[in-house]
Amino acid sequence: MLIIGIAGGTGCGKTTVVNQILNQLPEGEVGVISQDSYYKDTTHLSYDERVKINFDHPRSIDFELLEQHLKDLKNGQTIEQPVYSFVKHNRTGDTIKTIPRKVMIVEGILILTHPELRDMFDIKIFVHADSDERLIRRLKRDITERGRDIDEVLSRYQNTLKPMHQQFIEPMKEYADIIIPNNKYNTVAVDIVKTIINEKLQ
Ligand SMILES: Nc1ncnc2c1ncn2[C@@H]1O[C@H](COP(=O)(O)OP(=O)(O)O)[C@@H](O)[C@H]1O
Ligand SMILES: O=c1ccn([C@@H]2O[C@H](COP(=O)(O)O)[C@@H](O)[C@H]2O)c(=O)[nH]1
Repeated sequence: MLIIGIAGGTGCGKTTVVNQILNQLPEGEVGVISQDSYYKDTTHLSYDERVKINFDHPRSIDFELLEQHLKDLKNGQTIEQPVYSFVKHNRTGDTIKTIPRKVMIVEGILILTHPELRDMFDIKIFVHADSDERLIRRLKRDITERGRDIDEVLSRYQNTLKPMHQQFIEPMKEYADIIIPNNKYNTVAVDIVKTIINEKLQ
């Protein structure tokens, strides 16, 4: 199994890059695990308490479960990947059966911050987009897809997202094997990653 970790700040385009990679590759050969599925279960909290969580700090992630699931997949076992709701700020209680594939992609803002998980990646990719570009994309996406308003996005950006990005996410570039500049759609870089994956699949 080839395990590829794709990190980068919110709105840099990780999900888009993953979809571009999956597009045109043989169906069923590449699996995806999203770090978002592993936000800690907060069912014991009220909605008002959950909104106050710092979702950009590594402690918000259940890295133990994520690491265990990746190990299970490596050992040929199917896992139940939790489904996360950004609208409710919590797991939904549903899971998605995720079966081991020749290539597994793990994507998320904080996946390179956890040394044990980081060591499991054969290839580490960091997707870079400038912070103003990321904020614009996040504003548009979170308002249209995640039920936020402009005040929520901007105050979260100033209070947690920006400082957490500077403290935890940006320094992870140091560990990256490949940095994809993604202020604009970068088909050349995506094609290079696809070529690497295709070699593994042959
Ligand atoms: N290179 C790009 N140029 C312009 N918009 C982009 C680019 N990549 C992604 N987007 C858009 O930005 C938003 C955030 O992208 P997404 O892939 O969800 O980022 P991430 O998963 O890193 O948070 C989406 O609406 C997406 O369509
Ligand atoms: O309940 C939640 C959990 C996370 N977030 C925000 O999501 C981003 C990470 O997702 P991307 O798709 O990489 O943008 C993170 O910056 C959190 O602030 C949330 O709003 N609510």
